[in-house]
Amino acid sequence: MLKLNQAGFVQPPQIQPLSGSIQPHQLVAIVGPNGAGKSTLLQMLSGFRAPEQGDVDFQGRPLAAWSSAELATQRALVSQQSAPVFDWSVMDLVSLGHAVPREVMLTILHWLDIAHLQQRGVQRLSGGERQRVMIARALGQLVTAPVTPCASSMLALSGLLLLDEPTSALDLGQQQRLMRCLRQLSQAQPLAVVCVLHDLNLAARYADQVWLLDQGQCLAMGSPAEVLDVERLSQIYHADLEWSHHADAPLLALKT
Ligand SMILES: Nc1ncnc2c1ncn2[C@@H]1O[C@H](COP(=O)(O)OP(=O)(O)OP(=O)(O)O)[C@@H](O)[C@H]1O
Repeated sequence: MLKLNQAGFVQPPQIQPLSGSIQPHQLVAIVGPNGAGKSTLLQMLSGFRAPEQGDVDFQGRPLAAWSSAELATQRALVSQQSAPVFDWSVMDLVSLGHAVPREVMLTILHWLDIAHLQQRGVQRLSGGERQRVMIARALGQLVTAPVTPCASSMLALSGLLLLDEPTSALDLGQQQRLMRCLRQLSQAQPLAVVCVLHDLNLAARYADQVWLLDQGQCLAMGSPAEVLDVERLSQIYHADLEWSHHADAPLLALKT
């Protein structure tokens, strides 16, 4: 779906030449310390900033050759700055710019536990509620036409969903609900999901692939088990870390 061939930025904020690919049905977590270049990389993957070296191909053709209108139906980005400018109702905002029937959007709002907020003004929501509204809007962008209201249980999505720190404002339960939803969707649909995550345990639990960035360079790319090496992470994050084995699956913990 998305292929990077030695793609990078020479001008600050820099990204060292990077090669890799993202396939449908994958959930990719981009992790790394503050300032590592995660949001900058997401801008390159989304086509909002063209690489200054190398190439990025999307669905077999250069990302730069896609028109914004074409891209909008197959790639959706929720950046850290995504916030509604006007006080639309939740339903009006998530329905903006596409012809997805209301009943279908309602299904997406249910997935993200915000259906009860559909008539509320978006500027009067809590941070975590608003974050889920912006993700619902992005999912609506990727609904595959044609969809009829009665087919909402067979809702089809495809394309590339890029989310910058989608769990940053969510409580524990909502983090789990969102990550489960993204994982199930990427497994069931020809959808690739790329999330910038600070929580390495979420990356370990839910991602198929982890890309570890530091100082604009991708240091490792692979399965969570391959990439999330505790010694490497302790060094990169300048933190004292250990795996805690009390749970069913090991959790990364800060040493006291
Ligand atoms: N417009 C810019 N010009 C120059 N440097 C920039 C610009 N925007 C960001 N930077 C710098 O580039 C580096 C990477 O920024 P980026 O936002 O991609 O990091 P990040 O990994 O997403 O960080 P965080 O986890 O804190 O959100 C940072 O050091 C940042 O200060």
